[in-house]
Amino acid sequence: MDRPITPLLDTIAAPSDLKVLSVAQLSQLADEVRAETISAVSVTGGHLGAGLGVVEMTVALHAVFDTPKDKIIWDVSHQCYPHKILTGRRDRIRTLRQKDGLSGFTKRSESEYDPFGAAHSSTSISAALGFSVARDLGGEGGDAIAVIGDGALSAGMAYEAMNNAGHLKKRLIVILNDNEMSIAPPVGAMSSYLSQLYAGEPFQELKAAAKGAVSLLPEPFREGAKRAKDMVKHMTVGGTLFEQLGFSYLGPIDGHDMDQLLAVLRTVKQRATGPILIHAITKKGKGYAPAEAARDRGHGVGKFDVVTGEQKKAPSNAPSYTSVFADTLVKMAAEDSKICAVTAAMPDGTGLNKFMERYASRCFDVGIAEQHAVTFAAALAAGGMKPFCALYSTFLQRGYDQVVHDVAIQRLPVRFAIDRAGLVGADGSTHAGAFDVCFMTNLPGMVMMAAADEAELVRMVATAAAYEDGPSAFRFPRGEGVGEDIPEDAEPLEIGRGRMIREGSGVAILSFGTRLQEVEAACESLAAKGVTPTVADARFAKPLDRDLILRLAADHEALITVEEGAVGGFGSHVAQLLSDEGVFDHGLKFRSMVLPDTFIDQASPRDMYAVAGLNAEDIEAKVLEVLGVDVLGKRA
Ligand SMILES: Cc1ncc(C[n+]2csc(CCOP(=O)(O)OP(=O)(O)O)c2C)c(N)n1
Ligand SMILES: CC(=O)[C@@H](O)[C@H](O)COP(=O)(O)O
Ligand SMILES: [Mg+2]
Repeated sequence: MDRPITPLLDTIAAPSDLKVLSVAQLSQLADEVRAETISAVSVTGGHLGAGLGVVEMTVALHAVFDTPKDKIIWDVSHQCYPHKILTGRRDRIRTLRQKDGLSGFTKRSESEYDPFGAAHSSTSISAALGFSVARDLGGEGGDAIAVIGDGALSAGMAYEAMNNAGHLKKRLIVILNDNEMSIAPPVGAMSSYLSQLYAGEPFQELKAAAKGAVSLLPEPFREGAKRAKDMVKHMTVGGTLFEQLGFSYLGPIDGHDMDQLLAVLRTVKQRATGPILIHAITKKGKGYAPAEAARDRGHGVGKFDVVTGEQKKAPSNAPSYTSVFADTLVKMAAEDSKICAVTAAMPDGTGLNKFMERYASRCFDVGIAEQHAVTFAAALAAGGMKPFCALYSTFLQRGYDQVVHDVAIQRLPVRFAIDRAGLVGADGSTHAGAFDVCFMTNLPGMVMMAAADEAELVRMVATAAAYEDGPSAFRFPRGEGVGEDIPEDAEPLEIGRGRMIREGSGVAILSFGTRLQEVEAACESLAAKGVTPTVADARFAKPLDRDLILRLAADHEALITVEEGAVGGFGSHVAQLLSDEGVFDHGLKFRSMVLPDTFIDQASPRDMYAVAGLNAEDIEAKVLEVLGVDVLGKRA
């Protein structure tokens, strides 16, 4: 009769507890970590597939290296849940991505086992190199190990780091976690190259090192060493790109085989002198059938039933802003063969998968390469096309110099569709679309719009398509619209013209973007107190509707701007205009409601906006404060 297996995960308080486990026990532990990851994500939602693909690697890394002295740097870090389970955070793992809970990414302030935070991709090799150099200059000791995915390897930053590492020749370990997936199937020549590396003859750089592997291994690990030797027997020398860049290349290895992982990592730990890259082949979603079968391999999931894999979907009242944008663009592309679309590895997230299905030759997924996406779009525009460069606000940050240098200075009509504007919820501060209004509106010649609802978004897509005099941008949030009817044949807006929403007196609220719904809710509540603000939707942060703003200023005691962005954006431009026009000299009371000067941790968007003080109740309170009215509606 088989003896019952004693669970191991309950005995692991810290990674050091892994040191005494045999290969078989580490494999068992990996199975338990996988089950725990699935169970946790089923109640929180989040990034499932990537973590499942690195369970064995995570266990092996913690078994071989001495964290936190040795530093594991997870690229993007959406795959870090197994790492969190093993590094003292298992008791809070079901708070992942929740308000006051664990972050869905690595975070320095959360644990000493998270030496470097991430959430944007392709930073890990630079970070690992920085730690290696700091160590060699007398800073903190220990190895630096970057774990980077094949998708993340499409970004230029990874090559900038390898270029530098190959030159500096510091001891540095990079694990290429190759699961042949980005969020969508990976694109580009580099992806094909990686496939060739393991489709053809395997490589042998490991051979010499692995000869000594058995003797290097402590007793409990020797059982796996023979398999490692067998594996490297088949390896032959190859002039990989990585070797040309100055790395030793080891692999490809099976990233789910504990024997191989342990033997290779132990060998590297003992022998590495300079930069070394271990090419591990893994499966995204590994070990959970619904994730393995999903188109995105369970990249990002909602809460789900563990047995069936079925995700619990919140009932939806309106289409998402993303789908409204994509449907509108597809429709316009049918009429205008010059319209084309660019995404940086987010075809589904930006809705451009729909465009790709209809107009494949005019749709470009350039990989995780926002800088390239922007310059590529600039030249598409210079070449006579009408490019829509669809990026999340947070990722557009990476292409900023390109926006300035390649687009704005040359006044090229690139249309920036800025998705995920404002606070996004569970992804937290790294993904907040907080800064785009600031960094776009300060550029000469930029037209900057924000949609107040989905009907407005349709008009703004039409406006951007029609506008040829220079760059334009329109922003819209994550999530669903408010249920406005979608205009059939939307006319382009007049550039720099806002719209009146309701006429009132005393105070005017000038809204930019989807806070308009909160402004309206605030007005409902204020009406009961006898306060009836005028409300206008600015539509444009650049150029500003000067006439509208100056009229509001002249006709009211107070003017309040509201936006979903950091200081330095819409409200600051309005203040500049009012100051330039001498309006403040006549005693206008002015308030600008913006995101606070802090990074706001993950929670629901509503809770995040509560922290920011930008919900209806905050707007109502601001109106009362500026008018000097108490909560009962009486003037102080
Ligand atoms: C700069 C940047 N652009 C886009 C993203 C969105 N994103 C997050 S994970 C991911 C795919 C990463 O693929 P890979 O590195 O292969 O990791 P895997 O999920 O396959 O483990 C993308 C595009 C990002 N995090 N950062
Ligand atoms: C890790 C990452 O950057 C993406 O997976 C991101 O979390 C996707 O966000 P959306 O869910 O808003 O598309
Ligand atoms: Mg991948």
